[in-house]
Amino acid sequence: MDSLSLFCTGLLLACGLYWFLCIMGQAEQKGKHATAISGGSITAEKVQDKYMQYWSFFRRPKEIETAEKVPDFVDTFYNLVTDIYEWGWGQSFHFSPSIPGKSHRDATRLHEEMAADLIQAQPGKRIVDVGCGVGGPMRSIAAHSGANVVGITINEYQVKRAKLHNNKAGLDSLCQVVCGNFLHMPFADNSFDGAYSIEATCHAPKLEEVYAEVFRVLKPGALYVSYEWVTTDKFRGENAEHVEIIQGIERGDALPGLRSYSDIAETARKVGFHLLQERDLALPPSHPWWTRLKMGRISYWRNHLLISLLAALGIAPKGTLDVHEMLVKTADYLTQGGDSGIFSPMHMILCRKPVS
Ligand SMILES: C=C(CC[C@@H](C)[C@H]1CC[C@H]2C3=CC[C@H]4[C@H](C)[C@@H](O)CC[C@]4(C)[C@H]3CC[C@]12C)C(C)C
Ligand SMILES: C[S@@+](CC[C@H](N)C(=O)[O-])C[C@H]1O[C@@H](n2cnc3c(N)ncnc32)[C@H](O)[C@@H]1O
Repeated sequence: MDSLSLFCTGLLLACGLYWFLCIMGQAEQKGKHATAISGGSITAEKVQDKYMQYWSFFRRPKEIETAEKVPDFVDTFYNLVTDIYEWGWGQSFHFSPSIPGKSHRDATRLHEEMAADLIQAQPGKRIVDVGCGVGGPMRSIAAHSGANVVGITINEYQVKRAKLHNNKAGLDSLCQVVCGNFLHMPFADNSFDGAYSIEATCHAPKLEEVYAEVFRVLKPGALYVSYEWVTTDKFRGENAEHVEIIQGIERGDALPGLRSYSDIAETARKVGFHLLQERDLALPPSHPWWTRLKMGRISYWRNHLLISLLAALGIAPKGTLDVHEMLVKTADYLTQGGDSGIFSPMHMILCRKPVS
């Protein structure tokens, strides 16, 4: 091969690699490239160990039931998955019903704006986002309503990402992010005009504890909306297939145990809320939330290849491929949960803290 053809072949290979890594590897919403996938606050050398440690929680389920250990286990999980979520899904770590003719991005935003409208968020109001992730919902809600939003997450790395995104979006003046445990929020009693939680309180070992905390920080008369992960009335505990799907969802999503739809409103009432609305937003006429997961199968394969390459080159931390493999399986369990109707990630309750 003469030097010109060698040069052309090299150039072609370099362009191909650039296209594969930087164009194909681009997140749906700008912000994260495959080449920047990390272990969050975990150093690259410890990713593999932490992944093993994450799984060890499920080998000793009693430990998950020990309430004090759960926030640590959830924090580890989000160190492992936050970059992959941002890269492969976007800045909002939740589902939404698909809307024919609308993009995933628009459907996601509308699902978030609905929460803002339900709690009557508006300029001058102070709202708390309970389990805020990297702040996708917070930014939509602040931009849509003009309210001030304070987000709380247990994961330090997410705080860093959320602050970066808020700044880039020019929303620093409306959005604040705090690292902390939503079971003991560092906020004064009666200090918020509204609250929402989007697919986050499922990580609480006892729902009652997080609802009681939200109740405490809300002003009398303030509204709270939550989108909850639940098993539906179609779930049968004696059906082995159902149990396998639900356990698969729990293991791949750091859940101390999915709760039944019937526990949600009851728990809200128990801590003192008045229930105003309860609705499973996944039910018809809503279109399936899980089609986005199904349509992603080719992308999963491409992503897997890409991560294998990055891990082999030492760009992605060792262990990233295992985390990705876990997510591919999780996507499958979630899809089965959606298809069978035994699981919903958007059982909505709207409640009010009584005035007296
Ligand atoms: C509310 C929670 C998270 C919900 C979703 C945002 C995530 C649940 C499963 C995740 C994913 C599964 C497959 C991944 C895929 C293999 C990868 O290539 C790209 C990212 C995924 C699509 C990833 C994205 C986020 C989820 C859909 C839980 C944790 C309570
Ligand atoms: C699936 S993500 C959803 C994030 C965000 N609501 C969204 O929709 O993009 C769940 C969030 O809950 C947070 N979380 C879980 N347990 C927590 C706890 N005990 N205290 C504070 N945040 C917690 C996680 O750190 C993560 O940010």
